[in-house]
Amino acid sequence: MGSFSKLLLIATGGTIASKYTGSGLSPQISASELLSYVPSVTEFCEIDTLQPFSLDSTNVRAAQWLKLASLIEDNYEKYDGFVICHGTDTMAYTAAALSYLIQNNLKPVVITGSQKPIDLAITDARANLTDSLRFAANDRAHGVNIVFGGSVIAGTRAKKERSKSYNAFSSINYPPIAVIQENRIIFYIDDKDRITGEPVFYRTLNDNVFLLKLIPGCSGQILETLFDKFDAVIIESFGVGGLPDYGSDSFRHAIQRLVSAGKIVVMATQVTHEGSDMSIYQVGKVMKDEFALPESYDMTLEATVAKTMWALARSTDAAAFRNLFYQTINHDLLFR
Ligand SMILES: NC(=O)C[C@H](N)C(=O)O
Repeated sequence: MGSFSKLLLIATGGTIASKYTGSGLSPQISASELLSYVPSVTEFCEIDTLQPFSLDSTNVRAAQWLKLASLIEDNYEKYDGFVICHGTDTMAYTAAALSYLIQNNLKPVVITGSQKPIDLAITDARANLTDSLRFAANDRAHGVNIVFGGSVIAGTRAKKERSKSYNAFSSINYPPIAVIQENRIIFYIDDKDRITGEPVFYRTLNDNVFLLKLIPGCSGQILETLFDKFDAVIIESFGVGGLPDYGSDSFRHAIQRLVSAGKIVVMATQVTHEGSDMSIYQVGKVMKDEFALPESYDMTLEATVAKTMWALARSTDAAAFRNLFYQTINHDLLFR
């Protein structure tokens, strides 16, 4: 399958590196110690290690995504591929963020972790780490992907759908890029030839973004309280997308104020599968027509959040933001 590769393992904490402490699981295991649990990988790769931080991924945010992207940029020429060990809880956000921060990328950036610590007798960690290194060593692998539970999922399409099971991640509204069975990688999407030219690294994100999840009865006035604090608000609406009026039109008024003050309002849906389409119902169409609100369509919520932060750092102008937001990047968006 792949030739002998030179890989960089970047360990960042998470359950995979955790041990039991008196106050619950916390990351304790170093990058080189992680590798000591998968000795057979030396048959197909040579690995250097880095450990920029050691966190439960609950504590990972934009600063860490930027750090990871800059480490990969600094080491890009030295390695054939990169594997990041990471906690699962916010892994889908990190994978989406790196998909936007590192574009046109011919080299694999694999993110993995586990539901059980690597030092337990029964654990998914060793299989996930071995699969990830194997995938990163394959010469057809490229771009940002999560490797977990035998699936290779595009970095923009992953969602943690199970909090405990080994098959924690699903590929949403898109097929997995590949599956890994035993030692074999079976590609469903094999598109490395599409990429030409140099990789593009971005060094900034604007994380001044709020996500508002609607519940029945929620008032649009809540948006008014976010007005001064955030540059963009993503509204996680119902179904294919719409906003309630409840006879008071409070959402319309609030969105009018936000948009005319130059804030970005993005529409998304709390339904995981199949995505939004605000043009279908009157409750969505009238708002979209009046305010030209960008919507997530088939993008995951995690990709929508990360893409908003990436696009916002490029431009806060509504039309320029919309253009960036609707570019298809690392398989994130098909439906427009
Ligand atoms: N399975 C895990 O890795 C969960 C852990 N709390 C983390 O995200 O760091």
